[in-house]
Amino acid sequence: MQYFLYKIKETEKLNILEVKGITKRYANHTALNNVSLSVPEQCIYGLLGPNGAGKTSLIRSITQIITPEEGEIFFKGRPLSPEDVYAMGYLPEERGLYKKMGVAEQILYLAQLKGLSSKEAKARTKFWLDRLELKPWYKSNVEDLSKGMQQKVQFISTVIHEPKLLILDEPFSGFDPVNAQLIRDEIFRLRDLGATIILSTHRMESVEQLCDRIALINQSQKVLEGTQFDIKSAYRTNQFDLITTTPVTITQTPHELVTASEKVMYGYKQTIRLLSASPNDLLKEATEKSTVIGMQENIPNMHDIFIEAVQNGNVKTVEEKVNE
Ligand SMILES: Nc1ncnc2c1ncn2[C@@H]1O[C@H](COP(=O)(O)OP(=O)(O)OP(=O)(O)O)[C@@H](O)[C@H]1O
Repeated sequence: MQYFLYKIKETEKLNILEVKGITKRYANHTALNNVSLSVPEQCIYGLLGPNGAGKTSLIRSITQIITPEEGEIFFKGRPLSPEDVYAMGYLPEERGLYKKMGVAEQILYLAQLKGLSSKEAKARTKFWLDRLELKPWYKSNVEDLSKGMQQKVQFISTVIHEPKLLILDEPFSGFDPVNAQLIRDEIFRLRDLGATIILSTHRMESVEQLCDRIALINQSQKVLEGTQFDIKSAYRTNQFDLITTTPVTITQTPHELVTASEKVMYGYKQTIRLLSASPNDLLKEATEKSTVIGMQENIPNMHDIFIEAVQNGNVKTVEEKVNE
């Protein structure tokens, strides 16, 4: 299978997509309010946000299904043009397949609509049916397949023309854990072969596993953007789980007790937030009073960060963290 056959060095990556200050209004509702973002090539970019935040409106603006009233979108450094849709693959949340059509026939048809020759479309259809374990069903009508199998057909139809930019809206819905892993592996493989993937999902574990960069949209605005590392760093709270063989009361190290000492399998665990003290200070005091079995920082996960930023309105930008 030929794709792009090269891997771009981190330092040489350009932004395949630049969204600059777009605003989209529907009647009296502003779905996107001056949203800007930059998506580097060959990355998996997570688009997060609560229901109604504006994610689909943003995706539809990128795929030119709708036109924003204000702002500009650049694809590969040039203003977005109608031909760019051939270099994109969009898996919408609302799936749409011709139910009465055969599986291979349908993929072939959609591949040719995306500009592939009949010969190339046939070769790639064969490759993908094999790869996603759909070969035995190639002649079946789509309506006779299970929901997960139909999702695979739709996934193949989205990637078959080897788009430079893949936009996947909830790509794991309808998949059992094994098939979800299969799709996850494909997403990684496509990224490694040169594709850039925008992933919109509410499944935080998928975001943690897959995304190199993340943007959080809330109430029509982008409120957070950065690498997982930067975002998690910005939301660090200086909390540590301390496990000791006997219960310990920390008195000399300035701290706040988050969770009091409780019996766990091998000892006693407490969670402590350090106040103007270093982890070494805590470790020193703990080792003086007991045997330390473990001490680990509580790094917030993406779910906690999402709740904190969306529900509690506590948005911490990566820049703020740098300036702290
Ligand atoms: N065609 C439309 N006409 C009027 N309002 C719309 C239209 N499409 C979207 N909206 C409104 O714009 C807002 C943003 O919707 P959008 O679908 O972009 O959100 P979303 O982040 O994708 O949400 P979800 O996670 O629920 O899919 C919502 O309040 C929605 O009701």
